[in-house]
Amino acid sequence: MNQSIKPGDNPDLTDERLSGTFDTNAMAAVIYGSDKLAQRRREISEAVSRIPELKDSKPYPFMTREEKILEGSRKSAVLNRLLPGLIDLESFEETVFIHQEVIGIEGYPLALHESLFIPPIATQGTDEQQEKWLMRAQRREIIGCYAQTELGHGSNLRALETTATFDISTREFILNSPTITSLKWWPGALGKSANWSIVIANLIIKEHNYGPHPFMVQLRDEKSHEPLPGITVGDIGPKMAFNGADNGFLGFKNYRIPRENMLMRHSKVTSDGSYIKPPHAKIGYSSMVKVRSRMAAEQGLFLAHALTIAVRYSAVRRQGFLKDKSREVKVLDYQTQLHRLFPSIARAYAFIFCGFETIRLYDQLLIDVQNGNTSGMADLHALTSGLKSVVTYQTGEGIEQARMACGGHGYSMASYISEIYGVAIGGCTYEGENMVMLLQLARYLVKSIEMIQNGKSRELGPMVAYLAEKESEIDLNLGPNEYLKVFEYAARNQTWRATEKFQKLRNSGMSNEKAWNQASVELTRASRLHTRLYIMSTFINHVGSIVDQKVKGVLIDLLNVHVTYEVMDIGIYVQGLLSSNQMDLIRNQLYVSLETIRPNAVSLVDSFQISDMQLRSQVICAFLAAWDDFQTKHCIMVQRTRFKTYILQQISFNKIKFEESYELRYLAILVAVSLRVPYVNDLCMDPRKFKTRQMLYHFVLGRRDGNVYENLFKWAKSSPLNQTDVLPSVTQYLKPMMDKSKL
Ligand SMILES: Cc1cc2nc3c(=O)[nH]c(=O)nc-3n(C[C@H](O)[C@H](O)[C@H](O)COP(=O)(O)OP(=O)(O)OC[C@H]3O[C@@H](n4cnc5c(N)ncnc54)[C@H](O)[C@@H]3O)c2cc1C
Repeated sequence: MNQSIKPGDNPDLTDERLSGTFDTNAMAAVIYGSDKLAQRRREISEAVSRIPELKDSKPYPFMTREEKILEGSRKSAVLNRLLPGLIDLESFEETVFIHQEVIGIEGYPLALHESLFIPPIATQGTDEQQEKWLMRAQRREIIGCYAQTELGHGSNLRALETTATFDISTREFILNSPTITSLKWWPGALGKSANWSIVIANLIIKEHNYGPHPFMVQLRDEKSHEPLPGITVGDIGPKMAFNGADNGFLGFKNYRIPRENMLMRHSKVTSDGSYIKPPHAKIGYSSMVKVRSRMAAEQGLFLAHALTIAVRYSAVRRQGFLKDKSREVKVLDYQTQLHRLFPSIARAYAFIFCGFETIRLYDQLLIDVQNGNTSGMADLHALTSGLKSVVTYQTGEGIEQARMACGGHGYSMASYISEIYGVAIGGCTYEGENMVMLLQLARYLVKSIEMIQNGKSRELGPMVAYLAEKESEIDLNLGPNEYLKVFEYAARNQTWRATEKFQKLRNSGMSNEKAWNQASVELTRASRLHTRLYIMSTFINHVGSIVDQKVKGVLIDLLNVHVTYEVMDIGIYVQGLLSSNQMDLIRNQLYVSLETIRPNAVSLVDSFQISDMQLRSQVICAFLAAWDDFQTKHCIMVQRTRFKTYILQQISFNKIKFEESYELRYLAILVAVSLRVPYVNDLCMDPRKFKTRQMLYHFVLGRRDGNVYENLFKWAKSSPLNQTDVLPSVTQYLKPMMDKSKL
């Protein structure tokens, strides 16, 4: 049963939903890991939709950067006030979800506060430090960011130039940015919003450099919000996407902070200037590991956003003919369209499952570390490096395919896909540049091969044990686990090949670094295959554990799309293993799987339960927001439900014409007059005064109701360019030019 069916929907989309064979709420429970969380998402979505203050005040594409930042800040402040009544404040998932629902994906000034400022305090701060800052941060008494990257240095942490020199006489650290390239550059929220930051700087004690360490640094005065003396800070300007966030720059000149401001749960500096090492070299990376663990699920959801739009639209878009010449077919019926979209649906599911599994592994690791066992750190660090890299790259690919699958309308901002793409692919760079991450995983893989070569196969971690195994017989008719063996073969072969290349170069007398560089493309290929193997095996295990038989049946079909597509995609690496007959078998199996999943396509994307608000395709809420705004301004209280009913009636009786360029406030006044609201007649001014622009329509292509064309037309009409017929660009330049050119 597909719970999305509603009266007034596009009949093509309703047909698709009726052909679904499973309960979309049950599938949502599988996607989000529990029935409770899926249910909570729906409840939060519903609650948010009833709060006008949380609506967009106008469509994001028509906002300037300053307006986006203002809007994100406004909503953050409203949310901070309303959150206790809307979500369980202890739940990270609910917190993330409500922010995404309300603010969307374009970034906002507090985004980094939750994900990169609070977690390091919680994991790297001592109990006293947590006491001092954690509650303040959680209450949002202070706003924080995370400043690591510098203008001249990002991937190579060891080259960071910012210094924190310990002054034994005052027991303070003195922060300095010695060069232009040492300016911190890129941290989100740093530019204008944050007043505190975690700053990564080289710890210097008695002229000895102990390398990068985290420090809690106050940047701005808590009363005036002015930068404190010794601090230079500002915004780095517009970006490809994420323009709702104020990424910034930061420099220090002899800026002093107390010794207690170094986060000292792991490494410590005593008051006499002695340095105490952490128990594990990579322990400081645990917050990075956490963020990367979450990235797979987060990116899977970005892909899910784009696919929801593309699949729904493909089910209502008709173009050309197949058998029946009396009516054009849905583009979703073309095999090329299925091939373009369905493997990505499978990946989105796989990424989300993988993301939640990796978060579980991280939570376990945290317990182990707290009990003094850091042995799993290297494994998880390597795994999350590869996962982050493969998932962000393939998400970008999938979103771009989704855009192209929507033809011309996919290129319009009305689809929202370009924004999703811009935001998602930022993930290829932040939290560790992808290629650099793959090389980090490669080091781990090479070490694993060296252990096998040295007869220590038994000591390998469970995720790399397959590297020591021999090939086994493969019978593709036996299902997904056999495809997994194909992937194991490819990953094992490539890892051995790349390692041996590196070793051969090194043994020929080349330096370690040069040999590594010359083998690096092959090494990154090994890392990708290893990671894709992990993704596939997690997908298979997850499907195996599902109880609801209808949901499980559909996910087995989706898994078949996944395994066949992925093996076809790595054909070059399995040439020695599979015959051309076996490759043909896989290819044909893929086409069969695409057809099998076809009736469930819309239900599969509906199951992500991404609301029209997240897809930015709502209309009526803009009226409601205007109405509340109007009520507040003029102290008029009329029930919102009454107003809503009235507006809906007016629309259905065609009395309010969207085509007319009324500004929302004017519409609100019209309604107020009609409802005989006291005092309104006095306020009812000349309508022309309000005839500025119409801002009713948000992103429309992926709407739940599938009513795309009428809303695309309304979207176009709402463009500020259409609020006047003759633009100044014409009167000032084009018209005089044409006039001058007349003979
Ligand atoms: C949207 C966004 C938000 C961000 N937010 C933050 C934030 O909040 N806080 C913060 O501190 N930073 C932030 N950053 C910065 C980000 O973490 C860095 O940009 C990232 O780590 C990459 O570093 P880089 O820019 O120096 O790239 P570079 O390292 O200069 O990479 C350039 C190229 O060199 C290659 N390369 C580099 N080293 C190697 C190597 N060893 N071997 C092979 N190839 C190599 C890379 O693969 C890449 O192709 C953000 C960045 C973005 C885009």
